[in-house]
Amino acid sequence: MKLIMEDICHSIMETSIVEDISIQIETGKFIGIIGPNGSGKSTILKIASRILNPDKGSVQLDNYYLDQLPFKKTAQKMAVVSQETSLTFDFSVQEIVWMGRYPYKKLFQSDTAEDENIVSEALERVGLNGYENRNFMSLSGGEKQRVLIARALAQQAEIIILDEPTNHLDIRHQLQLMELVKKLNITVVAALHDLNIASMYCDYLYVIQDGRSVMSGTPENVLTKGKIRKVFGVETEVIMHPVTKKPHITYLTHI
Ligand SMILES: Nc1ncnc2c1ncn2[C@@H]1O[C@H](COP(=O)(O)OP(=O)(O)OP(=O)(O)O)[C@@H](O)[C@H]1O
Repeated sequence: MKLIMEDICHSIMETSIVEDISIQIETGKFIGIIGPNGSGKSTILKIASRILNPDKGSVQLDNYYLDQLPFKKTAQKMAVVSQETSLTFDFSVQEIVWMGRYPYKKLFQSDTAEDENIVSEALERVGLNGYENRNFMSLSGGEKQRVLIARALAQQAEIIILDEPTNHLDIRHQLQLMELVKKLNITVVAALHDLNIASMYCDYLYVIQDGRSVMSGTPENVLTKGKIRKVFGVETEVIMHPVTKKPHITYLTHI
């Protein structure tokens, strides 16, 4: 599933938050949105996932303009995983994963054996069998993120939008989550703070600064010493890591 955002602008009370954002995400690619705090990453993802409407510009999912797609169709195609939404859930793990099936249901339509298989397979893929009756709020940050990924799997989404998915996760759970998502082989767009994680998992990066897309390219092209200094204001050493064959950043000092 392809996602195209064209010339997106969004203001809040006459203050421009994002301006002229154009992003193209090809089917099956893992795209990272990086940039300093407050640069507009979450706003872009909220527009991509229809939580916010742009003042100007368009968002297309494959050949459909997002604002012309019924919400139910959008929900079948797109899953959103963010820390923010996870805080408001007070359901069991099973109930949350079942929510992934709702976009496929008509009013009062009951659940089928197929739904049940999909839900239990989703829980198995994220390693949460046996957690079905646990209250979501009682889970650790890593477990919560895995439940939300399981919901996305149950949703059989073709594109997944991740807003800082590894926040609050220890390094093992960060890697586990990123690997899990990467293995899904579906289109992924993720706002990421950790540049080494972005380097390891993303096929392509967009860099957002002050609400504008200031550069884009492969991690090799974007994650250079000079560009990181310009956007993030930090001195680094960047090497091509001999094992991962990806840029690896060591932070030295801020400017
Ligand atoms: N509802 C709102 N009202 C006023 N300002 C807002 C609102 N939502 C976002 N902003 C502002 O818009 C800017 C971009 O916010 P956004 O959350 O998109 O940035 P971000 O790059 O995701 O930040 P972070 O990395 O800190 O999560 C920030 O300056 C933020 O304060």
